[in-house]
Amino acid sequence: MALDIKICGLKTDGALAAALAGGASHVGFIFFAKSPRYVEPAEAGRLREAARGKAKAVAVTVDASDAFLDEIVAAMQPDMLQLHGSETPDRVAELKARYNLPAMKALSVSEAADLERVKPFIGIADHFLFDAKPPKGSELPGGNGVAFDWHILAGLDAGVDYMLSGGLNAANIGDALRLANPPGIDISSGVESAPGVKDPALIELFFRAVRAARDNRAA
Ligand SMILES: O=C(O)c1ccccc1NCC(=O)[C@H](O)[C@H](O)COP(=O)(O)O
Repeated sequence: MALDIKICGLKTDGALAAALAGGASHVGFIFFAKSPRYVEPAEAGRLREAARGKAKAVAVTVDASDAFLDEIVAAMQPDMLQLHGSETPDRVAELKARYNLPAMKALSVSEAADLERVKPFIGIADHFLFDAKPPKGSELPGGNGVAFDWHILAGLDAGVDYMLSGGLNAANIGDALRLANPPGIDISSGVESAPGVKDPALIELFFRAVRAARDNRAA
């Protein structure tokens, strides 16, 4: 089965090119002002053109207003919305209808009980992204480079389409794939040389590690 791979927090042509060359299925752009990965909607619109027809462009927002979402959608024409705040099922349904776009609901998890939070979104969110809970004091709901215990995903209903996220990197992706066998993976800090600075070489290394892990499993 194909593995979805999302490289998130892209801001430069070089990093985007590396993500596409590696075979990313999704490329993410962050619209959260406090993030070192924040990109202006117009710039994301320019960048995303390189991904058209190659990878899905994902607009990552956090409890965004309709006005800001209108601006983002008009400027970058995303293929998908990633809702990374405390959006309710009703809000997810409302945004899907307003923009006629699929939605990926991000949920932060640390223990098996957290997966119960998926239930109200079933039949509403098209995909899920399971991320670690932000460390104390972090101003960012995502992109913290922190992993959660992947074992808890064993309790998840097999029909849930999700991306495993949080603290992934070239060194641990093999274990993550082996333990959780997720339909998709998502990475941001693990391919950066500094917060918000994507490193094309690290992106390439990550894809190599993913391929090696998958080849090992097939052997
Ligand atoms: O990355 C950010 O700065 C960010 C800010 C606000 C909301 C979401 C954000 N990132 C969303 C993502 O999908 C990240 O890829 C995900 O949290 C994993 O990040 P990391 O642990 O750094 O790989």
